[in-house]
Amino acid sequence: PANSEARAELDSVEAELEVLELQISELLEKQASLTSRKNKLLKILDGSCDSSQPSGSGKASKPAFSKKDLQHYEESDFPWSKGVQEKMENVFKLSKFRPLQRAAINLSMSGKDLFLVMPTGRGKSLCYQLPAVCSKGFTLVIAPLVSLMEDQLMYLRSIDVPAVTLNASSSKDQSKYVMAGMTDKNSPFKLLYVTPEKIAKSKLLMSKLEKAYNMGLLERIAVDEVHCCSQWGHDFRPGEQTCKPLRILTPKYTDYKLLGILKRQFPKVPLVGLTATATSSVLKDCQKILCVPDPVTLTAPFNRPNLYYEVRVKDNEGSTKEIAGLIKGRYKDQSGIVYVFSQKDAEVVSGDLQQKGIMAQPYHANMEPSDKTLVHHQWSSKKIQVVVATVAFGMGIDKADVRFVIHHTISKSIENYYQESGRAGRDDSPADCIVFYGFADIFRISTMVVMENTGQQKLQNMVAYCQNVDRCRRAMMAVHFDEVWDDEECNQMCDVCRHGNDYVTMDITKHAREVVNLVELAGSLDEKMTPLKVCDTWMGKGNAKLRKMITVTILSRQEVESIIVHLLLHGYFREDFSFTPYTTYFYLKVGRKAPLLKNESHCVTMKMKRRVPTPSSERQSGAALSVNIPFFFFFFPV
Ligand SMILES: Nc1ncnc2c1ncn2[C@H]1C[C@H](O)[C@@H](COP(=O)(O)OP(=O)(O)OP(=O)(O)O)O1
Ligand SMILES: [Mg+2]
Ligand SMILES: [Zn+2]
Repeated sequence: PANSEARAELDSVEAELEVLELQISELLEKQASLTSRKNKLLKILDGSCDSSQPSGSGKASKPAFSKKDLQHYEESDFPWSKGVQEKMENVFKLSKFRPLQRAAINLSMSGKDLFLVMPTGRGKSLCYQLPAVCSKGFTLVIAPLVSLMEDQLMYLRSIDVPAVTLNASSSKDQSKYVMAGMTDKNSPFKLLYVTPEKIAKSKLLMSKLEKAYNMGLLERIAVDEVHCCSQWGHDFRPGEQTCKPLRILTPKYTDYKLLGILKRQFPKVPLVGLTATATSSVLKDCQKILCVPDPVTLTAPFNRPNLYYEVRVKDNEGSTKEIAGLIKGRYKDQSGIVYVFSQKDAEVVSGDLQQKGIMAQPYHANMEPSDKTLVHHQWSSKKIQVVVATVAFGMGIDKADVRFVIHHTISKSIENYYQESGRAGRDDSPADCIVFYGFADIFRISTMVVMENTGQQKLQNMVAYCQNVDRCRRAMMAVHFDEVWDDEECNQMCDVCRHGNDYVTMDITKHAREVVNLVELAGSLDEKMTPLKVCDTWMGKGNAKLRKMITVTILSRQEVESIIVHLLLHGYFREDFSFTPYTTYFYLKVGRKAPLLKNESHCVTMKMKRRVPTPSSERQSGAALSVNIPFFFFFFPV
């Protein structure tokens, strides 16, 4: 009895929560429209507009770094400004700064500690390389990957900037040269790149740094990919995707955690931390770990106006044919990346593309380093058109004219998607980011991230991004990254904005009841239901015993799939994993909101793309959810 009372109360609380959710989404929409209005008014009042949002240390007691402060650091009349300008043009061969670069450089030259959050490919490196070139001593750069350092060294040497590295594969002679150079008054190199574990493990290095510090030669410290310091930021670091469920924290993270020693030993050396995406809580964490008392944080607008974002639904045949069509058609003779889920997919998909006459090569973590370099070089020099890659193809890739990034499989989080798709269009010319969204892929990834703390939540956000039919894709990312967003800034550069109000809100309560009943029934028969099996059974295929007990749906496959995902995202279903030594299985179980469906008045709605039924697709799919055949649907005005 106590149980049933609790159950009843739970129902009413959940119903109330539902209502709240609706109200919240209404409020969010209102906020977006007010923000848009506010920005317009500010523009009118201000005359000029600056979309960068500097933020201070977050402490209430001290005034945050204000817009006015930022303006001050955007000036070019500092004592070093002439030198900086000269080196930018003559050494780096660049004609003008990108947003926030000048401010970051001036702040760093003024001796301030700085966190710089700037989207991938926007030019964070320049913000410590240019000050390094303009200073007498040297800059210590901490970077997580040896390959990334090698790329940077190659680049710096090509523009005649002396730079060196110390890492596990450095030779004895090389180490000797570097150690001696650190305390040489003439500073034979401007930048010294090391991995975090070197700092953590090499006593010799630390003592040399100490000496250099006392001689005034250690000018600056740059910590690249600074989010690695935080456990929360760590998940985001692209690593190879494998199917192994067990993920052990790599030593990189453990070593990043120890970098606090730098600021403790060398308090007078300004530190700059750089990252492409980190939320404010991740940054706070990094600040603590690095022992930086009061840094200025500069956040560049995350928006990449030249990128067109699009989601396409994968059909039964998969997406390779469609991708090949795009590459040979719209992207003829243009460079691009196709991201895939696994090493095997990389081989298979690149093979398929080759067969269709496309110059493609696979790239994944398990290849020989020399093969990886070869593929990278062939692609950079346009000998091949496409790299079919796992996320191993990532950091350090710096090709400006990537015209398309196609995801053959969705990413495991919006952070990853933003980073991977962000490799397109670094030259600021238009480029496309297309993700192929497939039902089965969701569960492949879900079992892969099963051991990650927030893995399921992050994946759900990515799935919600793909299921979405009514919000600007950029707006969804902005919300995700805690950015204030003005919808008009998209400029029709996403499929949703471009195709306008191409969706309808449907009442899917009846369908939800059918399919949740089905899963409940299967449970009572001890039948384990993978999502695929749920689809098949609901559509009248498979297990005969079950089929007789359920209502077979008249919906099309695609509709069935997207309803199941919707119910999973909204708690009517939940995931249930089962582990064997070799694989992890994903089963659907009824979720915490499922009992609400027993309530007569409970209603589940879903926004769906309006499909203009062509004669053939209509026959094939039954098109039961198409607008034109609304016989059992109740449409809400939208
Ligand atoms: N002011 C500028 N004008 C033109 N090109 C620039 C400018 N600053 C940098 N670049 C170029 C140099 C590189 O080719 C490219 C990317 O710079 P880079 O510093 O490697 O990006 P990043 O470090 O912000 O990205 P990631 O997050 O991927 O590491 O931009
Ligand atoms: Mg970088
Ligand atoms: Zn948009």
